[in-house]
Amino acid sequence: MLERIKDSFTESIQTKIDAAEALPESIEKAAEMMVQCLLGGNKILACGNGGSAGDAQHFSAELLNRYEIERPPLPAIALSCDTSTITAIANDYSYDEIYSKQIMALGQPGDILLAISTSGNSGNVIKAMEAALGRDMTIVALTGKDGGAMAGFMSEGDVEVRVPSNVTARIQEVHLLVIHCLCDNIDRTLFPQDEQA
Ligand SMILES: O=C(CO)[C@@H](O)[C@H](O)[C@H](O)[C@H](O)COP(=O)(O)O
Ligand SMILES: [Zn+2]
Repeated sequence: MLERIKDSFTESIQTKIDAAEALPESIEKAAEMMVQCLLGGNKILACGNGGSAGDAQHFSAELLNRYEIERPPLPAIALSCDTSTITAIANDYSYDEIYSKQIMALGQPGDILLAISTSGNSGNVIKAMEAALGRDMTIVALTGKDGGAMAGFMSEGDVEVRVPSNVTARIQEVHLLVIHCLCDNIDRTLFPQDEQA
């Protein structure tokens, strides 16, 4: 087992090295979109399943509270948190609609959907993207593998950050790093005077 543990570390490090080559431009573009969204008084809605639901919550917590510097709270909502709403929609309609119905209610033109899926094939995340387009929102998608069906939903103003790996866990490990890069970019662009050494 020791070897297996070491292999997991090595594989994770290698995936991050590969991602450092492949992803900075798309992360920078996603951060610029988020900065413009927040400057315009809009908000970011985030969703995903399983570990990616946790990532959506991690992101919204960093914005609503703070990341590394002292600054005012920023508006973000993780759509995976309201169990009454989620169970009602899944029970009365379908699991695929748990995020899209929330977006139809909460999404405003100019808001961003942060759609997180390692496969790019989660039905409820794809329906969330459809709902976001219907609300004149833009999309930042964190994906992996071949981008799945989500890759086909990207339009001109959207960004896909696709981790170069086929392993769900390794992709999630990079998604968390991407989320921290987005938070860092947002903070340093919106609050340059508060930068810490
Ligand atoms: O955290 C993990 C695996 O590391 C799981 O909970 C994983 O997120 C779930 O199987 C998800 O349903 C996978 O969905 P997706 O990434 O393909 O959209
Ligand atoms: Zn996991």
